Amino acid sequence: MSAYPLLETIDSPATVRALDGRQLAQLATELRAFLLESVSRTGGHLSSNLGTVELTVALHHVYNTPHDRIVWDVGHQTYAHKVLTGRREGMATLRQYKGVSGFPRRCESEYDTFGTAHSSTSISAALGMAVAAKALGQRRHSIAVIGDGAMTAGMAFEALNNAGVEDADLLVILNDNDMSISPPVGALNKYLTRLLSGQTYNAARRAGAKVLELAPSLREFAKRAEEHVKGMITPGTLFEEFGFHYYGPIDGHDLDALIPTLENLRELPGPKFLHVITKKGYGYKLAEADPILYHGVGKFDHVAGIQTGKGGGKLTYTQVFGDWLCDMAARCDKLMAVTPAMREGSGMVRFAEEYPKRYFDVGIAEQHALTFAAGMACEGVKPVVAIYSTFLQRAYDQLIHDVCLQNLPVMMALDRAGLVGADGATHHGAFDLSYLLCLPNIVVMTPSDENECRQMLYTAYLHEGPSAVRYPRGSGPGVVPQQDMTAIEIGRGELRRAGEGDAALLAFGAMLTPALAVADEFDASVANMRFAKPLDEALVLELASKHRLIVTLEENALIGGAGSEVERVIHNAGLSCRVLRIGLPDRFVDHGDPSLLYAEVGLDAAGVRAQVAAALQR
Ligand SMILES: Cc1ncc(C[n+]2csc(CCOP(=O)(O)OP(=O)(O)O)c2C)c(N)n1
Ligand SMILES: CC(=O)[C@@H](O)[C@H](O)COP(=O)(O)O
Ligand SMILES: [Mg+2]
Repeated sequence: MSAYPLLETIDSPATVRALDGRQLAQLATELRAFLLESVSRTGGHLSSNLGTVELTVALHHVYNTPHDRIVWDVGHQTYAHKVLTGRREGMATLRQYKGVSGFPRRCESEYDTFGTAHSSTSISAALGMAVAAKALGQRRHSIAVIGDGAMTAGMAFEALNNAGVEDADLLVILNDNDMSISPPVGALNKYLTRLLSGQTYNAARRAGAKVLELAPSLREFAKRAEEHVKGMITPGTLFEEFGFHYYGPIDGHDLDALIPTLENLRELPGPKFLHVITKKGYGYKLAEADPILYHGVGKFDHVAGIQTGKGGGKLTYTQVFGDWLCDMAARCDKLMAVTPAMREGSGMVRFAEEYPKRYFDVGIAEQHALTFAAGMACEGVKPVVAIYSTFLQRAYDQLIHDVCLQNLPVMMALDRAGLVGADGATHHGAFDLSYLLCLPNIVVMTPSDENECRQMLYTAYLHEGPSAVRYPRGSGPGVVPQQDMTAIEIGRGELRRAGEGDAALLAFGAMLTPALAVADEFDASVANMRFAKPLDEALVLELASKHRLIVTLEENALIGGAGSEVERVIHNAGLSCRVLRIGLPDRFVDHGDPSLLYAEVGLDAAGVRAQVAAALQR
């Protein structure tokens, strides 16, 4: 007897639309149990998915998907959506090499109407779809599902501002679980809490409930009436000021509330805003109790739960940063640390506890984070912005216009540089060298091990201008960081192996490891370049004058990367040696185990060996 008898009959939302209320409730129960079991086997995002089971069932029941468009913000909460849209079997390959993505992807399914993963894009995209449908004379509903965390990004409000004046058929559903990854921050969260606890609304609910107790037969009528009553009694909301008809808050786990409400809203024209209240981790006590721990999980025993506190394991670059941040803060009271909603991922939990007045989680607001830090730097404090390489992309103009152009001493700790693995193309830090090296005034460091990371963080901190230290997700080669901090001469690389062979390998960051692994067989010189900007040009030219092949190695897009700069220096010097650049190809690299991805793009030792050997043959 299957544990999921009803779920196993669902291969498309059309089947969901044929279910009655009792069956829908059963489906939600089975779906939640399936997700818990499946994600415990594969790893992935868990608490956000457990919290959106009923909402997903209701949306696919009420709307004619994929004709009606659902755009999921961030999209980390779409596992239930993927299961109901024909990918139940595929969930066994979730986030694995050539497997199902952890985020919606247009290339993966027609039900994935828009590729997300970087947050706060859903309202813009859904509005675009709604306006297009209107222009094409198509009757189509467009729905954006956005979390309270994602709602803190400016882009979400840019979209609300525009949507409010476009008389398009757009429904924005705010999935308010009072959590980002960390606890939510900012005034918006306080506002949403006030909406939820609004005296007027709750008084009417209590009165309504009283009536129902007396006359249960009125329950169905009252449910439908309540939705409209709410619209009338909830005080004018921020969202109505933007031109939306606001409804809610309603219980996002109650199908009896969700379905009639969505059915009503489906028939209403114009921009509508539905506020649903859910619990992150809902239905799994351990995740309800600790939605942070269960936000992104590895494989785990869902009966026993995630076993925390087990020490051991290699030090990660993130931990190196977190330890350095606290040590540096103890030495310098001018240090201020800024994160755009990635306290845990950036290793800042201890700093936040030990230095609460110098810790700033600005929410999912990368653009604000950079310029906020720039403002701080104008006043003589030293801001450290901890930000994933991929998320810094969101704040590129702020980096150029507010930080580099004004040559302000803002330091960026760029975590997740290079290939990140399971999160895939949306999260690889594949481009930061390319988008940083062209910026005047910035210093860009690429540590090759954990100790060098600590020393470079210190060097960047002392630097009186814009700086970035980019380091990969996870652990390094295992070089224990020295407690002492020693500044490195800016722009100085180091020769790690003097070879007599034809090739010299110039490694940036983590690529020093595969470079050293293959050096002996080619009797190659190996340089740890340390700085992508400013480049150690003397070292480059010295090696280019001794070897007929210069090989650059970087975990970054080849176009515009560090290798391009090495090639430019050699070309400008008029030297005749050849240059082989090893790095990421001009395409997006998908998700999967990092070792498989490195092999796919030739960044592992075998790949480096093969490319160098082939170049030497030519
Ligand atoms: C631009 C951007 N910054 C940061 C992140 C990292 N991130 C992923 S999910 C998340 C929290 C989202 O909170 P919410 O929208 O409330 O969704 P929930 O997890 O609560 O369902 C963050 C900060 C991201 N995906 N995109
Ligand atoms: C969905 C999202 O963007 C984050 O949860 C991200 O997946 C975190 O990445 P790490 O697991 O590398 O911290
Ligand atoms: Mg949330």
